[in-house]
Amino acid sequence: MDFIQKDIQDYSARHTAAANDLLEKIDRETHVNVLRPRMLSGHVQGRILSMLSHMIRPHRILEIGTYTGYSALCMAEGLQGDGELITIDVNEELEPIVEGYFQVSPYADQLKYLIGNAMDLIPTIEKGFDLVFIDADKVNYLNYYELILPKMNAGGFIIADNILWSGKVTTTPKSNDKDTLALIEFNKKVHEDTRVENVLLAVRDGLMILRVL
Ligand SMILES: C[S@@+](CC[C@H](N)C(=O)[O-])C[C@H]1O[C@@H](n2cnc3c(N)ncnc32)[C@H](O)[C@@H]1O
Repeated sequence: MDFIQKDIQDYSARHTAAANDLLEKIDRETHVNVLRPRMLSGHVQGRILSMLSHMIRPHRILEIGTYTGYSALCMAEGLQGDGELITIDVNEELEPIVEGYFQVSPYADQLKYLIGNAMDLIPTIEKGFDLVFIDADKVNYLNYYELILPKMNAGGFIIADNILWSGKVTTTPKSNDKDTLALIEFNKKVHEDTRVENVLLAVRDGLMILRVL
């Protein structure tokens, strides 16, 4: 994930608005207490998600892959007053921690946190999303995309994380490297899909931004 020069990353972080106290606490506590803290979006990507959400002004947001709740709370910053953010994660062990963070956030009443496999839960969720963030198991990215697309409002946005996969998408992966193969296929398919317009942002581990036509 650190394929962008460290001094450039540091400069970018120093010239990006600070995250609020709750987000800094989640970042800190995730790094101390939770396995695989690199999965957390972090300061600069979190500010990008917040900025995009402010630009989109969504009424309904769906996130696939809550982890410790950092990115959900960043996107919630742009949520409209009557809006809701649904976030899904299969890992029930993190539930008490995440619930604790959500309850003290200013968006507590707007957050709906679902525990379960996103492949099972997405079909049960009402349609009408303005913003979706895909950030869970890479092998299912295309499946999530196809499940979500019919539930998007026209002009809505889908953002998918880690689509550069530490640069591995530019290599020829081994046949057992299922994550890299899945991401290469995802990037190719959405780029060729006439139902969306896309831009690949080469920040952090890569964000694919899709506008639903
Ligand atoms: C990269 S982390 C999410 C990071 C978070 N969005 C952030 O930016 O701070 C990926 C999460 O996806 C969850 N996950 C993996 N497979 C899943 C599935 N099939 N359904 C729901 N969640 C899943 C994992 O439990 C993990 O918490």
